[in-house]
Amino acid sequence: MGSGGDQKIDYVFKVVLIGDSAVGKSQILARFARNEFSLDSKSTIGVEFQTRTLIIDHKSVKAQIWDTAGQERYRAVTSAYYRGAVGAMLVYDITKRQTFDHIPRWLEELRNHADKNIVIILIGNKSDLENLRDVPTEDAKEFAEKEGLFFLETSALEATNVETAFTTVLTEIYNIVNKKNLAADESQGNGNPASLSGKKIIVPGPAQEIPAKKNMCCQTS
Ligand SMILES: Nc1nc2c(ncn2[C@@H]2O[C@H](COP(=O)(O)OP(=O)(O)OP(=O)(O)O)[C@@H](O)[C@H]2O)c(=O)[nH]1
Repeated sequence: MGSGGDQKIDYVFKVVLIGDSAVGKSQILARFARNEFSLDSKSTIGVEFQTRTLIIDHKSVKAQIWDTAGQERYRAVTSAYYRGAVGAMLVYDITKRQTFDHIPRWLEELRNHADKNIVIILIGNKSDLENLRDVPTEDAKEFAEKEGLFFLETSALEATNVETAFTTVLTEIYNIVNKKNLAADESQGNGNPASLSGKKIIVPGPAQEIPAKKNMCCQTS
């Protein structure tokens, strides 16, 4: 097969989507990754991810967005899902108060399983259904401020704020990583060798499938 994807990638950032079932996680991802939307979306079973490469600050950043089931019985092993994640999108449905009331539980799961420096954005999805609104914007804004989260209301259906939500998270991650790189340059060799080795691919968690570089081949037994 042709190699095709020889595009230079400066960074790979893993971002996870979490929140109750049917809040629209899969459709937010479909909108971001493929600019698609489906009204008869099926519940996610297990885990899937999609990628999209975008340019931030003249660098190519590959966003690897992971989606899992909100339903407990379909959920994948939690720690594997969060491993290596540098961003999280915590989604509720603005027309279902319960999905917002569950946000503290999802936050707790994140805090138990994810990196403590993970960048989090709270997302109130389905903003197109204003007439069915059950969660005032102010409530969510206040909660987000209290918890130190970014916050946006989105509509995957109308493609409102989906792009902004992702670029907000990815740009913040980019800024954090860049600051770390700067700090690493200044204090050469003092940092954690795994994450500050001077390579720009940042998030090679074991659960990810980053294609091996051809010239890094081969360790045979
Ligand atoms: N009106 C409206 N409907 C939406 C929007 N986003 C998703 N939906 C609908 O909400 C339903 C659930 O969407 P999904 O994306 O499957 O929800 P999910 O959070 O991935 O659900 P699980 O996989 O079970 O965790 C589907 O019928 C979608 O079409 C939106 O922005 N507006």
